[in-house]
Amino acid sequence: MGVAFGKNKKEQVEPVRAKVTGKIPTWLRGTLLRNGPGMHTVGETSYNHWFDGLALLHSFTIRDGEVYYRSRYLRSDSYNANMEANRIVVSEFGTMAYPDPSKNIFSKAFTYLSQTIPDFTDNCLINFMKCGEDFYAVTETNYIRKINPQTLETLEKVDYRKYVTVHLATAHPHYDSAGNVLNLGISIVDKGKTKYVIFKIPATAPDRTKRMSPLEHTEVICSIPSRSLFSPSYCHSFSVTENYIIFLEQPFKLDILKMATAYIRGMSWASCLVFHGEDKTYINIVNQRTGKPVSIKFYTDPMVVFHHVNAYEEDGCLLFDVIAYEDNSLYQWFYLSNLKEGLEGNAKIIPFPTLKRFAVPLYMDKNAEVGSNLIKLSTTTARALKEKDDQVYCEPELLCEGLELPQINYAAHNGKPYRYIFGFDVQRTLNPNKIIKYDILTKSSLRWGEDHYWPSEPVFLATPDAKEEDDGILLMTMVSSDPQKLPFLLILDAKNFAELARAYVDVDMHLDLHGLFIPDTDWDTRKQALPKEVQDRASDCPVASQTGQA
Ligand SMILES: CC1=C(/C=C/C(C)=C/C=C/C(C)=C/C=O)C(C)(C)CCC1
Ligand SMILES: [Fe+2]
Repeated sequence: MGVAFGKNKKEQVEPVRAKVTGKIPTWLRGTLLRNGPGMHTVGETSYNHWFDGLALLHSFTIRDGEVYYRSRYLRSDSYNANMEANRIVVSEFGTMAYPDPSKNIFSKAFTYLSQTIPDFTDNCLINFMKCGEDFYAVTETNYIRKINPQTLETLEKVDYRKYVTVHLATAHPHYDSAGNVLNLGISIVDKGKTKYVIFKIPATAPDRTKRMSPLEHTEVICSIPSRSLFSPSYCHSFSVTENYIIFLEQPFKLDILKMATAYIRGMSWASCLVFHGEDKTYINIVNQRTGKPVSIKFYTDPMVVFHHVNAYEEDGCLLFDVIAYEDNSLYQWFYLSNLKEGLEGNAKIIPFPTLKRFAVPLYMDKNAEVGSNLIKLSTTTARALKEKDDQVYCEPELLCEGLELPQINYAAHNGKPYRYIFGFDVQRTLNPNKIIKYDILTKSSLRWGEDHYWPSEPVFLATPDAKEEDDGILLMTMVSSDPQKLPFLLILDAKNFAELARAYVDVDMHLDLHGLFIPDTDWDTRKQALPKEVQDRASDCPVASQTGQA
């Protein structure tokens, strides 16, 4: 029996008290926010792709050993317009929709032809972003939606373009230790002068403007013209080190000309993303301080990367780890027509990810011989081979296979040397998966799974007295394909994968994408304590029968 990927989920606006088994660490106080698609049909109409689904935000508030769950649909303009029309009227990633189906093709053309860049959706279903004191639900378009992280209510619609010229931006921003946000966007201006824009949103606005949003102080770190002006590379994430930013210009590209005519042709945005298997993957490295790209031209074989894991500097080199695919079949695979038969038990071959480590030299010895390896590190077998025209071909080290949704001890190790990756263990055929911990140093791994349950991306939190990188816990949701088995929040010891606690909730929980943990120390807990009557009302949840740990 499969997890129903395409089934609409009910929101749970009133907090429900979870049934906790085991012991939740007493220091763990805060809210885990997670985001993902929850509604795939509206009235008689259905979305085509899993990434089209309307954003359903959910949260686990953990305090004094108790857990409260709630969920709420993001009231995006897209959601509201669909609800009002009782059908899908806003285009999403894999579904093209028209506000008025009675209009003929010429009036559609008339309405949309004037816009080279269409007005995208604000269905922010991928992740959350913390910006100063504010929290946003985010997707990859120019719109982000402010939310109340305690009640999950939807607040303002913010258009990045008011602050920085980007039409697309990643849903995986980076944060420095002061909480400043660094993100990468794509700007499509002047019909073809396409560029990648790296921008910074300060954690706090200067004193005299304290009441303004930090977004008002967004600063462009650098703009890099796209190699092909009408086809910027699709960019889902990027990585940072202490001094550099790394992003890939991969041969999975957004065809702007196709996009400009997609409405009249009745084609989805997804169909404007094209994989060019004959092209190279270019590695762009930008100096964070100067905003200048490193002048050496690095490239590697064609690949498609959605998630960067981490990057760091070592002895004049830069090492970065990515989850790579051979082509774009992952996004093809998520069409609901592929998923809806139910996943478990059928032997569908799924796109298989590989964790690859790249090493690039930050300086090049002009006298180095053509063909020589510019990487002298003993810690990696990744090579960077000098070529005739001063280009450098990068050959990665293959670290591990089958790891996706990578997470690390971000607070202490992002941009710095690190050893452990936590993630979702992808198997070659789809069966409920496991959580994996991969040790880069020993190349060994640990796994945790439970029959009939699908884990979400695991979020790492360090213990308050942490000494080692993996002194901490992992938080993840577990959703079952068996309706008899209740979903739960799982808390594992990140060191040895010992189960610490689980919190069962009797709700219709969805499979989600990404999330964010907000420790109580990040906000005034007095303001957000659950009101007494809500606590009394919150229903206890019966414990599901437990199956053994795999
Ligand atoms: C709407 C829209 C887009 C949406 C992309 C989405 C929604 C991607 C989701 C990716 C996920 C969830 C990846 C997980 O690893 C594009 C193509 C950027 C550009 C055109 C308009
Ligand atoms: Fe992602």
